[in-house]
Amino acid sequence: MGSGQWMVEKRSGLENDSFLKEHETPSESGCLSIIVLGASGDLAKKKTFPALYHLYRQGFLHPDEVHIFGYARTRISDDELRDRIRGYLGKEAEVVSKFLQLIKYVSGSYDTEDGFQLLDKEISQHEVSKNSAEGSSRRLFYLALPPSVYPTVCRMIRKCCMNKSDNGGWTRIVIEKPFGKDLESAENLSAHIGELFEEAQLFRIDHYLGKELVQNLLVLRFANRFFLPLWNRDNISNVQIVFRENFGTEGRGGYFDEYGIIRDIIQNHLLQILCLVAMEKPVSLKPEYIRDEKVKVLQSVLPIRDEDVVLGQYEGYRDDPTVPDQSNTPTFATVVLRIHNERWEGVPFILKAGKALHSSKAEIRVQFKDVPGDIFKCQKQGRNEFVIRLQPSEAMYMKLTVKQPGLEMSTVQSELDLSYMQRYQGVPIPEAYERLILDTIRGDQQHFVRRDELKAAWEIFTPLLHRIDNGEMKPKEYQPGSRGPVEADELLAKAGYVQTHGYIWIPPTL
Ligand SMILES: NC(=O)C1=CN([C@@H]2O[C@H](COP(=O)(O)OP(=O)(O)OC[C@H]3O[C@@H](n4cnc5c(N)ncnc54)[C@H](OP(=O)(O)O)[C@@H]3O)[C@@H](O)[C@H]2O)C=CC1
Ligand SMILES: O=C1O[C@H](COP(=O)(O)O)[C@@H](O)[C@H](O)[C@H]1O
Repeated sequence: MGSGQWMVEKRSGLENDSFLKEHETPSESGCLSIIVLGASGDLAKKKTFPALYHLYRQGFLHPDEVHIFGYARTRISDDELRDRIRGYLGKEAEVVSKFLQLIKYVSGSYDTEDGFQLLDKEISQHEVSKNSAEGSSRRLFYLALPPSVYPTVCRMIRKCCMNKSDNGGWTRIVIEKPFGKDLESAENLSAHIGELFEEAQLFRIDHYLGKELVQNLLVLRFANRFFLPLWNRDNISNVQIVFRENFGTEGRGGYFDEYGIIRDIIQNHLLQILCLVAMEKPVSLKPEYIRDEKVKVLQSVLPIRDEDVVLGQYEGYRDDPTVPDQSNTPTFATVVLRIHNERWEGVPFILKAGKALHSSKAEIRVQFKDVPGDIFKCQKQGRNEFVIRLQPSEAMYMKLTVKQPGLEMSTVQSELDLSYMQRYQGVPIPEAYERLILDTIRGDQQHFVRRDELKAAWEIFTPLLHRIDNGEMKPKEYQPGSRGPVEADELLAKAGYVQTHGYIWIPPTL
């Protein structure tokens, strides 16, 4: 297990510290059933099953207590499902085979009881075979399904598949985004699901919250004296949160066209990051305290102004046969958000996301104000920036001005660089889904989206989304492989971002 072992130890080390002292959960002895609904689909194959495999491989899922069920309408056998996912798991054939033996497939529809009764029977048989005391078993339902079927599926689970009584066991539901299309539909969905399950049973997953450097944000901000006095409107000029992909919608055009880049990336992934960058220090690491602070930030965001938005659509997007010829859906957007509170008044938060651009990356870029009284006359060289590179090549670096080595007293831009590949050589960084599924098993909701958080997020974007849906705002065309519409860079400059010309950060090699 080598480096995996290191990670296991580190994780339990973290728990032994302050975190779990506040999260003491009674010991859970019952067996665990993980049910992947939509098991025949893309997400299940590429993310959910591989994440379960990695947890298994690292010893987080014990073969004596865990069983995994796949459920979907497609009529396939256990072995056919195993063959579909095998190639996405790993190279250790023996471990892969043992893992696959834990999986059973049940076929059934999403809106009738027969299939769910059969599923319940299979789960119960597994529980009995493991001598799980009545009511002590744990059932985790992962909805890797289109949102249109969430309501019926949740109803069926509630009716047919709940853990039978309360003896330390539980039933939990993991729901994938998109959670609705606007404020009203999200609230309807929340109300419907809320009638069936307690909030504590619901895990609304946003996989960006499982990324290593996103999880590091609270540690960085609140465990380092460096940042505490600087993290405010007195010192920070602007913050950019950027997502770029260098490929288009690639076979997901039908789904994407209904949602667009704001619903797909900005309203959830980037806004969640904004919360962690901008929130106040929570009372403690208790999930509810953290989520309370996130909600407060969201509620302080001012209505979005038209002049703070640039939309784009890449040339060729509408050639996809699943995309309507007249589609007005943005594949690119820059949106400037303004937070009306004591810490952030006047600091633009620039959220930028796009498909089919010149590169793939996700990062947070905090740009500081100019130094007052510039005796070195170096301000034109560039401003201080603190950059958190989420992917690829996880890193954080501080761009700063230093003396050019040599006899002359001249200045140059350089950086303090913490590149993970170099600093943590050989330490595997867990996939976001792996971490988040483990959290659901542990019942830790810190990295999941609470109902009021979701509502506040939709409140920010719904008016803009409705204007786009009604054709009142049009995306500008951009070339695939470009930086997006030029107007986006103009908006960036207008918002106060000062680009450092001639400086490029190159991730260090080993
Ligand atoms: N794919 C990805 O990378 C990501 C996906 N997501 C979200 O995860 C969820 C699942 O995504 P993904 O796996 O791509 O979706 P799929 O389109 O692959 O659907 C998953 C399964 O659901 C069933 N299904 C598909 N369409 C319908 C329908 N109209 N009515 C009923 N059942 C249907 C199919 O199973 P069967 O016909 O066998 O029942 C299918 O195999 C979605 O909410 C998506 O937005 C989120 C982030 C990334
Ligand atoms: O949720 C989504 O995220 C992916 C990008 O995820 P990443 O972890 O690879 O950065 C994006 O491609 C997809 O459109 C979106 O639905």
